Amino acid sequence: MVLSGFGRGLSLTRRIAKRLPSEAPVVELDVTDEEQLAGLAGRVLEHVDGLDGVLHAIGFAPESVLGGKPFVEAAWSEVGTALQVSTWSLASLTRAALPLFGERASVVGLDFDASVAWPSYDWMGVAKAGLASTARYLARDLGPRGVRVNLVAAGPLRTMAAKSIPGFSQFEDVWDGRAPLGWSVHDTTPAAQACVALLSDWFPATTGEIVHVDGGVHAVGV
Ligand SMILES: NC(=O)c1ccc[n+]([C@@H]2O[C@H](COP(=O)([O-])OP(=O)(O)OC[C@H]3O[C@@H](n4cnc5c(N)ncnc54)[C@H](O)[C@@H]3O)[C@@H](O)[C@H]2O)c1
Repeated sequence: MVLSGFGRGLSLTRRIAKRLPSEAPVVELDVTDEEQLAGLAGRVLEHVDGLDGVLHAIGFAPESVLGGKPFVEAAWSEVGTALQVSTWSLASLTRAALPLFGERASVVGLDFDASVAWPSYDWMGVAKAGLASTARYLARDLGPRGVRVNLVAAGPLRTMAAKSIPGFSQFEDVWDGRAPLGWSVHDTTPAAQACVALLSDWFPATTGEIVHVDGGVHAVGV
């Protein structure tokens, strides 16, 4: 396993890498940096012979497009950043990793249900809708090369990124009231397990899919 980290989070990723049962190498990757993307395969090959898959757990949107101002007033420069980092990067990261894949590989991305408009989620919701579409096009084009591309649509989890979403507690209220299986915003294990399952050989005929790991909220009305 090779981990990637970015900016100020890089040192945190390095600390976490040391705590794993066997320490994982960490490479720097800023998905807005074309040079880093182009050099990614070479830097990964310094540590491993190739990859069986990639987990895309990357998202960012400037505060102003996360409920900071009215949705309709968002500036393209900020929307563009959200889309570049959160949506386009699924394609750019997959492209960068392609030379590392063997006959079969699995790409998994983390999604949040974008079928409705949520409070504050705003342009990140648009980015996630685009992420789902990007995953389907990648699945179409890369299937013949043996690459599966799937998303895990997780319920709300109290991560670093979640802290930057104003009104995040409103998501918690929705999940508290509606999840048939119940939901804990502190328990990242169900989403992680789904990612591992999709990365494994246990979904050999599944691609372009969105697996909901949300306690069942997507399936019920009120
Ligand atoms: N937290 C939730 O409630 C929730 C729910 C569903 C889906 N997700 C998704 O899970 C994924 C991971 O988010 P998280 O909630 O674990 O938060 P997080 O803050 O732990 O992860 C976001 C990651 O994106 C990385 N990142 C940001 N800009 C980058 C860039 N330019 N280049 C490379 N990496 C960059 C950060 O380094 C960070 O590791 C995101 O796609 C997020 O949308 C989160």
